[in-house]
Amino acid sequence: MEREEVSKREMRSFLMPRDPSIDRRFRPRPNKQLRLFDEVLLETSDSSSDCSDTESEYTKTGDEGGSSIDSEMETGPQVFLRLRPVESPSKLYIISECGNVLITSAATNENSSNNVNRMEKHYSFTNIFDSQVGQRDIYDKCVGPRIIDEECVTIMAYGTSGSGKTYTLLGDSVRAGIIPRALEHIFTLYNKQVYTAAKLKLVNARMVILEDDVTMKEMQIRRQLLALCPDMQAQHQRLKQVIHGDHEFEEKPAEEVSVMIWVSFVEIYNELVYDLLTLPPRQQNMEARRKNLKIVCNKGQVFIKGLTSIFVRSSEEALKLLRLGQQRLTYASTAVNANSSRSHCVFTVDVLKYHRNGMTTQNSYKFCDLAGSERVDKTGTIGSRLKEAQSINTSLMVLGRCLDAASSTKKKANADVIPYRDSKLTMLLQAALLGKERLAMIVTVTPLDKYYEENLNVLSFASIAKNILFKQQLVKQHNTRYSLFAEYSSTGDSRDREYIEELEAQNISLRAEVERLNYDIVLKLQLQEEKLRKELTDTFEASIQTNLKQCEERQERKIAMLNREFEAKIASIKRKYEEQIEDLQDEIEELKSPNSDIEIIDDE
Ligand SMILES: Nc1ncnc2c1ncn2[C@@H]1O[C@H](COP(=O)(O)OP(=O)(O)OP(=O)(O)O)[C@@H](O)[C@H]1O
Repeated sequence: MEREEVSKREMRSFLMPRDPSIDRRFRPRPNKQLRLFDEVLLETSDSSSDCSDTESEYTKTGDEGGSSIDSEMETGPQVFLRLRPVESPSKLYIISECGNVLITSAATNENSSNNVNRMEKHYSFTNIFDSQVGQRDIYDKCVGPRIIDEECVTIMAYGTSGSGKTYTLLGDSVRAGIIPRALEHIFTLYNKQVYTAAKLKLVNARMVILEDDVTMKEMQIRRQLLALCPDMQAQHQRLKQVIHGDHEFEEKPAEEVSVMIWVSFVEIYNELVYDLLTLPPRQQNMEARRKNLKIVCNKGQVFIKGLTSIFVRSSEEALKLLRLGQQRLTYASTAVNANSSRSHCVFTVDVLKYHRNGMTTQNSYKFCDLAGSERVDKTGTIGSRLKEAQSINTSLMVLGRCLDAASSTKKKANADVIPYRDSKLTMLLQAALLGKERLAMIVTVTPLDKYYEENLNVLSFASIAKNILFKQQLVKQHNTRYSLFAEYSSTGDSRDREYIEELEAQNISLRAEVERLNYDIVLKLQLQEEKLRKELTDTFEASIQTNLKQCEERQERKIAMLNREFEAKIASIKRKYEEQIEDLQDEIEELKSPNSDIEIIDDE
């Protein structure tokens, strides 16, 4: 009886299996227009293209012209599957010969009356990485091409708890994940163009040129925050060596462009958004209070109001900030993972480019580590852990519904139905979910029998994402023309406009140059002052030493002279007394002679 009830609860639709811990209202519904065999057929017919060389897919999208918008091109997310290495992998997961389709079969659970789950299922992916595939290949397939093409992209890691999402994104101290690799790639690509002062910034999703005092303030905040970061010099050097050993990143040829790179890091915990890169309060005894931030959507641009964005000048600085944010993330131990992320987190790298013709362009790379989707019963969750798990599952379900709705837009051509406002996560990632920016999803799975049910959930979720075809125009990078030009461009005639534009461009580039030179000069002056101080100190020290020596010599000479005078005086006094003694002796002798009167008198 009890078994029957459980199996009823666990009955799943073929497309989106239910999770009993989720509120019924938030459960995703199967796509009514699809039938199981339609899906299998679709996948099989798709598989011919899936089986074709995936590199060509990259080349195709990568070659979509130099324009920042890929017009009228239907694009869909890239969905990758990564299988975590385990000691004795389950035989229920088989990778097809073409390498892009995962075949699952479940005939082992004899007690299960759920025939749907016992069926063989085919899930197709852009690429499947089996447990032997290392971090290097994952990066080369999933992220590298996006960075070379300078495209905005959201990369999501999705999977059950402990399946390797964080490992894929961050890696460990030796096997760098995709974020450290992407940072190294970006800084190598723009090596010569990286600008050292924070002059351009994204403020509320708009690019603004900062005034000098604001730049100074930004640089100060950056210094203060970097001082709080753990020291990573040695570890970064090691990782850098490994990464450059694995890949041959190429520098972009020198262009008339200055590149400014900013990073931000947010956490979505229990449906609240927290900034992970805030400065602690000034007073030491004040407790750091986490402020919940608002996600704002203004004219189609999504941003987090008041989010700290930090200007970085090297991959090491970016990595240090990532580590700092990670230390502030909410982790807890669950039955499945001793160090399980209890929140979704998004690390964003914004690359802002100032072109000498006055144009500014921007690419954003969002790396999103989704908290593990999990079954409440299996993870042994109670109390606050239960609340966490429920809000994690809710937002993942909304994400599923968004993807599901997006996949149906190919039929309805109505993007409004996508319920991205139902969770903070989907609100934040809406550009990617609506198909405006590229979306890559790395689905991680632990191929063990005991996780079979959960893995089916994850795979079904992935299959929805894989079937999406966005009709939206894909924005490769956001362009803005420096606002002063725009004002001019609406008035004067075209020749004047061109001339003004040229002057403006020159003006801006000269201002930037002056800024750079000022910075260089301040540095040079500081160095010179230091050098001068040292020279002066050395000279004074040397002259003091010489003076001291001369004084000592003079003193010695004086003492010697005085000694000699003293000795001469003593000798003359001695001589004087000796003469007097001699005189007296002579007188005595004279007086002693026989005819002396004095003697007689003396006798008497
Ligand atoms: N491909 C892999 N190769 C080697 N080790 C791995 C791999 N994937 C995961 N691991 C190891 O498994 C453990 C759990 O991985 P990780 O913390 O990345 O899981 P997760 O999916 O982020 O979990 P959660 O959602 O609970 O945070 C880690 O110790 C990690 O080093």
